[in-house]
Amino acid sequence: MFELERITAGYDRRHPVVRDVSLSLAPGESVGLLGPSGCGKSTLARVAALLHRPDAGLVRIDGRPAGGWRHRAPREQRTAIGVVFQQPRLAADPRLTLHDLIAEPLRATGRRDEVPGRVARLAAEVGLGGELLARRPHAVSDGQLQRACLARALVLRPRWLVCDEMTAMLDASTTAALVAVVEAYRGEEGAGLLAVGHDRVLLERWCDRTADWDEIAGAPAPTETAAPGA
Ligand SMILES: Nc1ncnc2c1ncn2[C@@H]1O[C@H](COP(=O)(O)OP(=O)(O)OP(=O)(O)O)[C@@H](O)[C@H]1O
Repeated sequence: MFELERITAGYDRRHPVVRDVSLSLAPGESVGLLGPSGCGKSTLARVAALLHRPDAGLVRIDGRPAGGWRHRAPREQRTAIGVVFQQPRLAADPRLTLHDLIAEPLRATGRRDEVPGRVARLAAEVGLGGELLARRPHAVSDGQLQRACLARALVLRPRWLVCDEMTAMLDASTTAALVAVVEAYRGEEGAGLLAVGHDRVLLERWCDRTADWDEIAGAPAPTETAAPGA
């Protein structure tokens, strides 16, 4: 199971943007999380990916509470989760070729021997031809870079995937291609998916079920200006 239990998180403890949110995924399940712009979906996705420490609440991965956040998260928990963000240019190191971008998690975890086979296979699956792999991010399109970011997210064979508006910047055919890659991977590995977005049609078609932000979030705090007892 992947469990988010009563998560409160944000950028200022006095004004959390995520308030008392709970959501669980069964192994292999895909859940689409829908909500309006600015409600806190990306913040919750970063908490789920162990990249943002919540102010309160618990993330439990396969029965074990998260043991830390960002680089302090235990490696086996960090590598159990693959994450793809909305804007590949913010998520990709501009100095790396697409090949090295995809290979980086393998190198960082001491699995260099798997690089040639795994990168070649994933590049083919996401539709990146040989010559594109030698280019750096500035020389490819957003769609091509997002394909590389998806391959990177899958390279360590995560049991859980967090896709935060993965296709928001892409055209319909690239969107369909990337969704197909995720679904083929999930079919093969039995991975669970949390897909965050605001495109209800896409997420209802893509996922086993959808959850609306209003259903999973706690009641908003009283406004600051309200007088006590008002
Ligand atoms: N690094 C940050 N520092 C301060 N405030 C932030 C930061 N990142 C996001 N916020 C604020 O937190 C709130 C929630 O942002 P978040 O990106 O989680 O929403 P979202 O639901 O993913 O929105 P969208 O669908 O537009 O991407 C917004 O009001 C945003 O301005």
